Amino acid sequence: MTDQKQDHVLIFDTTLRDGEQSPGASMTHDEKVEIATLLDEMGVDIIEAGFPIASPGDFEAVSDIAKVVKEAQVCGLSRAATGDIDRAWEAVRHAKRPRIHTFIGTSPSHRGITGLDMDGMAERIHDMVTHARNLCDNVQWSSMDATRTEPEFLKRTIDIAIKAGATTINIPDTVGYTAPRESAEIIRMLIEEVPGADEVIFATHCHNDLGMATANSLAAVEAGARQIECTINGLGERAGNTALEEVVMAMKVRNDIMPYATRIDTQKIMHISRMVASVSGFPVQYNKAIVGKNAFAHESGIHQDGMLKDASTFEIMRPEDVGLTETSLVMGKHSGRAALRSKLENLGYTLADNQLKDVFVRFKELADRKKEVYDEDLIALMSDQTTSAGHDKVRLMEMEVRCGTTGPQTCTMVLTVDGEARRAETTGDGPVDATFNALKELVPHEARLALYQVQAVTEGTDAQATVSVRLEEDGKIVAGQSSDTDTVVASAKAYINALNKLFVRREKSAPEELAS
Ligand SMILES: CC(=O)SCCNC(=O)CCNC(=O)[C@H](O)C(C)(C)COP(=O)(O)OP(=O)(O)OC[C@H]1O[C@@H](n2cnc3c(N)ncnc32)[C@H](O)[C@@H]1OP(=O)(O)O
Ligand SMILES: CC(C)C(=O)C(=O)O
Ligand SMILES: [Mg+2]
Repeated sequence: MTDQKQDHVLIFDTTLRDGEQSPGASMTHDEKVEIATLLDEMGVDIIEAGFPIASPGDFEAVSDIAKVVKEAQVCGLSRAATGDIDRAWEAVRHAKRPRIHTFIGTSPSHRGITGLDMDGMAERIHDMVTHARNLCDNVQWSSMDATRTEPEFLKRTIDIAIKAGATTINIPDTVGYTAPRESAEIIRMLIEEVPGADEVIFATHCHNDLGMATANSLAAVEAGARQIECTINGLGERAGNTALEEVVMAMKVRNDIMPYATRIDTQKIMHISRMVASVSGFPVQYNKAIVGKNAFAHESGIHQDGMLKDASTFEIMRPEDVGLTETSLVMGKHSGRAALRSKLENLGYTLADNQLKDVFVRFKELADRKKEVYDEDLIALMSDQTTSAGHDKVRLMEMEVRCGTTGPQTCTMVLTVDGEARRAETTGDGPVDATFNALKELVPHEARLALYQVQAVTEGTDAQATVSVRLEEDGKIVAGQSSDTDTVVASAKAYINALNKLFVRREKSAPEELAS
């Protein structure tokens, strides 16, 4: 709810227009309608749905969006040309609250695009805004490349647009050239010096070429702009537009120094961000503010310990505020005991201090070999911990396997049987066969291999493999299991695990027949 004491800032989302202009980010008609619906539900004030003159498909999309959107204004972009404006109006006229947006490049280099001099451009602005205003009472004017336009001429263009009936004046930083102080100064100058400026809403439309889009937009708001033009995930031409999630969350989190309100239901941010990433094919960078995979993830032990004690130590927003269920404590080589204990407890393992110490050593060994240790890896680690009892008869010391296109594959293995070291060098039809041959040589036994199964615990080339082995002796089966990032090592450990169980069983059933 808008606080009465706060200024309201309108959120103008242009994901479907400027966002779609990102090379390769084209979206289908249905995807656009779905995104527009989500933007509307999220509380966006104005949805720029497309550029109707651009193609019949764009026209259809804007027109259908205009029909389905319930609350937001629906806007279509048009050049400063009657044909464009008419087409935009045709598309948006069905909306509950339609808006025509028209623009022309006013800077010296952009005047070169249309070949109009200052007077010719002034006349065009007057004629086109008047034309748009005759169709629709909600007209937005943009002096494209405003931040590189001569201030006197910029004031003149805005003056003409206001007099011709524009209701919103947009000051685009088309090429992401401005900086926060200048962004504010331009808005302040226009509001103070252009007659009728207090009758219209000033908008800021920033691009991120120098990584300052969010800062420039917020500076413009502090100077009096009351509409921010932005896109989900910062999608847009070149380095993108101002990211909606960044400006909205900045004003929410730092409301003490930026006391502006929006209508955005921030809990819907994450869902729509994922949706836009998926349909545009533009994945969100991991460390992207607010919506990046790591924005609420912590891997370092000191941070994790702090987070477990009090989330405010390392998080300035609650994950729920952007639609995440929880902070993610990512387990990796920088994690400490506090996080490991907490993770294991969540997975159902309660450990005494000495057990935690043992698991922690093995966890660090694994984390050194793996980028990220997933829950499944921890479960595999715990299962290894419980299957190897600590007083195993056979223990693997080291092994080395050679494999490749020219066989036979070889295995050199050192293990201990009742503490006595044994070493073997064997060959086999493949690395696993060579490994199992080494085990048969070092620990002679008659048990038959009844099952050998490999399963990746998680995804990725550094995933752990969980190997299951079953040995059959006298019609009875013992099962061994182990996990490791090295599949052949996991195989050896699983086999040894089964052998140890076999010896325990023999011991229980016929103590006099102890294995050699
Ligand atoms: C900063 C921005 O985001 S601006 C929006 C950019 N978005 C797009 O361009 C996407 C949609 N664009 C299109 O589909 C096409 O460019 C169309 C349909 C609009 C025009 O296509 P074409 O008629 O083939 O023209 P083309 O794209 O080659 O050139 C643009 C023409 O528009 C003119 N023009 C450019 N901007 C404006 C403007 N704001 N007002 C009036 N005329 C303009 C140019 O002078 C040029 O005219 P010319 O051919 O007489 O020299
Ligand atoms: C059409 C205008 C508003 C634009 O996208 C820009 O100048 O960046
Ligand atoms: Mg733009």
